[in-house]
Amino acid sequence: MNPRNRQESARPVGLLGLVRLLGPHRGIAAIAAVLVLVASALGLAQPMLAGAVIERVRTEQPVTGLALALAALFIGQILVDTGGRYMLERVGESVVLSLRQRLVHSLLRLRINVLDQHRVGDLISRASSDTSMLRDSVTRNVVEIVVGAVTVAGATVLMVLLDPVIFAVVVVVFVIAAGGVSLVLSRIRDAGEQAQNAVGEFSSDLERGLSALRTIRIHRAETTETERIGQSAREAYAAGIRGARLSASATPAMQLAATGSFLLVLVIGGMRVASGTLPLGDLIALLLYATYLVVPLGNMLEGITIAKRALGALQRVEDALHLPTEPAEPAERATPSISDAGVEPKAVLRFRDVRFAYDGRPALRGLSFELPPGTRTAIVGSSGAGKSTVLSLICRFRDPDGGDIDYLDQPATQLSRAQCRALIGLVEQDSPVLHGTVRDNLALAAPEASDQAMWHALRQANLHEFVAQLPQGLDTPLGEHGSQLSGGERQRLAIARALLARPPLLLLDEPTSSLDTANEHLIMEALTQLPAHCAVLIVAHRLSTIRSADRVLLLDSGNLVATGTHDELLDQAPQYRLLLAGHTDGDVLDTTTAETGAHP
Ligand SMILES: Nc1ncnc2c1ncn2[C@@H]1O[C@H](COP(=O)(O)OP(=O)(O)OP(=O)(O)O)[C@@H](O)[C@H]1O
Repeated sequence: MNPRNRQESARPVGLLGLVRLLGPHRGIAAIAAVLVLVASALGLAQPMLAGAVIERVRTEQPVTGLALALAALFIGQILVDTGGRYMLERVGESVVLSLRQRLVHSLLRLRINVLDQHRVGDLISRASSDTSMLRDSVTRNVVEIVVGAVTVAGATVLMVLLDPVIFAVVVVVFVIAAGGVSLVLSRIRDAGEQAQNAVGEFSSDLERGLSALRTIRIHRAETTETERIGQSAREAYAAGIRGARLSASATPAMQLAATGSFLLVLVIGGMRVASGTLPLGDLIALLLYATYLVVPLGNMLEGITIAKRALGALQRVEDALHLPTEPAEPAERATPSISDAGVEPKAVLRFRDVRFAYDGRPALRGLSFELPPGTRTAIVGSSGAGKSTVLSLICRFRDPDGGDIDYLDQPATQLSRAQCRALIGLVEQDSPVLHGTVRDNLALAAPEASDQAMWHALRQANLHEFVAQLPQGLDTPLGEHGSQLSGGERQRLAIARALLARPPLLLLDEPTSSLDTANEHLIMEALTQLPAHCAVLIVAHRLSTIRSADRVLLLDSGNLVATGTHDELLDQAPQYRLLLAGHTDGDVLDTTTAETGAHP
């Protein structure tokens, strides 16, 4: 996570955090663990039986019954173990599913200012790669650690009963090995977090590259970008290698323990069998138990090592889950609506002395205006004047630092964000089209809308003929970000989407920038067909758009410096004339020059 967001991080997570992830699946995980334990117990009984079989053969007694019991134990162990491990895998998948669902739920509700501070690719990587890494840990590793511990305890008791001296020798070997291993474990966790962070960076860089592919191509920057993205891939590789080196350095210690203990049991036990103090069957059972100690201990070690690496991934997931989201506010009152009220509100939207700053830098300095029902208002101002910030506050993506905003005469403070947004239709500057069909894109605004309503909205946006010609009409896929549409078509689709919901307040951020004059005219015409009570606020650059408005708000450095009709402002506001005259947009410049000539 970006260091500046560390204050938003979750508390550091430990191994218990992995167990906690099992959450509601704890019951099934416990049953699965019991099955795996039963399988271990069946395994533990086998050396005893094998020892007994050998003793019987040596003393020439019948062995059929014991041999059959041994075979039954063996098959039973395989069946129970398979069942238990399958259940564990299912639990693992369920844990990943619920983590991903929680992540998606909170990422889609992130505060906009928090989202601005993060890289989208990194957030995606937390929901995909980090959660996948956790799947193995919560099941295989956590349970392997538990099951391993029980198996080791069982083998220990049986070995002590068989021969305490040989057991003591084995313990000494393992203690030496464990000392070596514990040295590296703490560093493995850090390497795991670094590796997952590097994977997050890599995803972010790749996402940046793919989303700006055309720009990269035209500037022939493929090589430098490949190098840049390659660099984060190399960092992920280096962190992975660091983790692998640490994990690998633990392996020789375990091998020493495995082979060392086996050899010691063989040598010491062999001498005791030779001296007649230990039956041969017991030696064989001890040798098998020594391997039974080694395998679960090896599994436990591997489990702990991988779990330590997974803690890095868990930390990243927990951090993402703790990012501030928009609070789910209970609505203090019902969503206002014009028809319900019976009486028409004085203003669909009202700003009263609204102030807002980005990190202490003022963007709006006490703005007051009203949008009466049935009016069309253009908001103009030079770049950075605060136009988009006004829209952001209206949509409640950000909260004002001071002043009040009313929707249909009701204070925003008494309405939830969802209630305010239910009143708004928004056509953004870059008109995002989502991956999916025309219908999916339209239904975003009004999931219940009929085909007829969709066609009506498409007709209003002058897109109906285009959609009618598509191979599957409303159900035609539009490609990633609507890549199969022209800029103007994307813009008209966004307008159709906003019109479909028939909201009382329609916000348009330079809605006609990608449209030719004919289409612009049609869209402006469509706006006149909105329900009579609907108010429209347009961030406008084109003179034709500005002129079609009933009223113009002129913003300058976060201040509302003039309000009036286009003609009034031309007459009374020198800043307005300057703004229009200084415009670099060809369409505006030409028309403006003619216009300003008419209004000296
Ligand atoms: N996310 C942000 N973080 C910090 N400052 C911001 C952010 N967004 C905008 N600003 C700043 O706030 C001021 C107003 O920006 P805003 O985007 O509202 O202007 P605008 O009038 O819409 O400009 P344009 O016409 O260029 O889109 C600018 O000084 C801008 O740099």
